[in-house]
Amino acid sequence: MDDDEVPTLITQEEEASTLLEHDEEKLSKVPLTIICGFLGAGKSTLLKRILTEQHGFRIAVIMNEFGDTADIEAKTINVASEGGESEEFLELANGCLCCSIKDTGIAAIEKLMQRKGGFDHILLETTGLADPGPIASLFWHNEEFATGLGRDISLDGVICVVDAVFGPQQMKEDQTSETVGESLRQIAGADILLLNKTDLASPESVDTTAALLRGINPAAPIHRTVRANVDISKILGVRAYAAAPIFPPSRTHVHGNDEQDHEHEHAPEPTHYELRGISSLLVAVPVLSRERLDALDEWVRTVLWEGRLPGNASDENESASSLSILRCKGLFVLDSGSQYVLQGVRSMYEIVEAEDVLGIPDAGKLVLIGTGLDSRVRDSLERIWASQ
Ligand SMILES: Nc1nc2c(ncn2[C@@H]2O[C@H](COP(=O)(O)OP(=O)(O)OP(=O)(O)O)[C@@H](O)[C@H]2O)c(=O)[nH]1
Repeated sequence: MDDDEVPTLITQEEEASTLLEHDEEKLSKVPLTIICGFLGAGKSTLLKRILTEQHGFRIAVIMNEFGDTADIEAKTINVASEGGESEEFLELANGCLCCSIKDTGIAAIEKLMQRKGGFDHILLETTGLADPGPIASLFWHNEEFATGLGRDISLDGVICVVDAVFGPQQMKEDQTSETVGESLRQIAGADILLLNKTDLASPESVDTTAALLRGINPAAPIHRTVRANVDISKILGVRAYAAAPIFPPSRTHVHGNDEQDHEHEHAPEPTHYELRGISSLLVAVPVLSRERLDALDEWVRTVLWEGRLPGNASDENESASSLSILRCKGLFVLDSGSQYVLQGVRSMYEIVEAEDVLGIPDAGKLVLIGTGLDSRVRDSLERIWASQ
């Protein structure tokens, strides 16, 4: 296809149209998904699958790899696309567009956006053991960005691919006493977790690893996969940062006889978890008055921006000295019946009215993932609504 030619969007099949069904504003933006994951966990396998399968979507994939790996991957994709030339941008038989670039992802995306209209979704692979947090916050409500690429792109979600065999070991080795390791940051910052290579691990150890992942990130659905075989609609078009329902649909799991079936985790929800410096806290939030929602907003602001618990009790802040939030999500129900969604990445957050009210949940939920999330954090939160 000629560079100057502006292709029209393809007609989507019914399933596809559901996936990409957005309002006018969202339609004008191209959703972007970040893929991160452990070394050798199966990121390239997932990308190759997307680039070669007939799924009806035109997805631009940015392989942001260094050195030899990028070359190897480019060749592999060329073979898959029936011997196309090795180009910076490669159109593939299934309508996808591959961009293999060793530069920073941003430069690649800028180039890509000049071809806007030629694809419906962007997948950005991050290098090796990269923390997705900074890049996610760049694409999400960044004020400087809003006048540039942010006008054209909306962050859809972060996928983290975890190795079912070596994942637990990698998490252990990645730990240092002072900082949260990159692999744990990846899990913490993910909206979707792919637990891959489940064919190589015993069902028991896959269960153990899945429980570990759920402990670290209780808000992300976990899909167990073999060779990253996952229904594409489960990982793209999830709108994890939009004002929409945000928690895994339910803890009931889908059984499949086929090993490649993915399933949602179904263990009881942990309410507090701590592993090698990283912790998560899941708090049930009762129906709130508008006043309490404002107080909750202030609480979130103080914790995210100042790294401390609100109030004057010094003992609280002593204990919470290492308080830091990597990711937070919440759904709050007001006594008026309206629902509000909290989304936060690092120090950036928003609390906005939910676009799609799905049924009337009897209560809300708040998930915090970060460091220093001990029982005093929960107590401090619960005091907000205790006096209602
Ligand atoms: N048995 C088995 N092998 C897998 C599976 N997924 C990927 N592999 C193989 O594992 C190896 C590593 O997979 P990649 O997709 O290259 O992993 P990656 O995350 O892109 O690796 P890096 O970019 O080097 O970090 C390859 O040889 C894959 O064919 C799986 O589910 N089961």
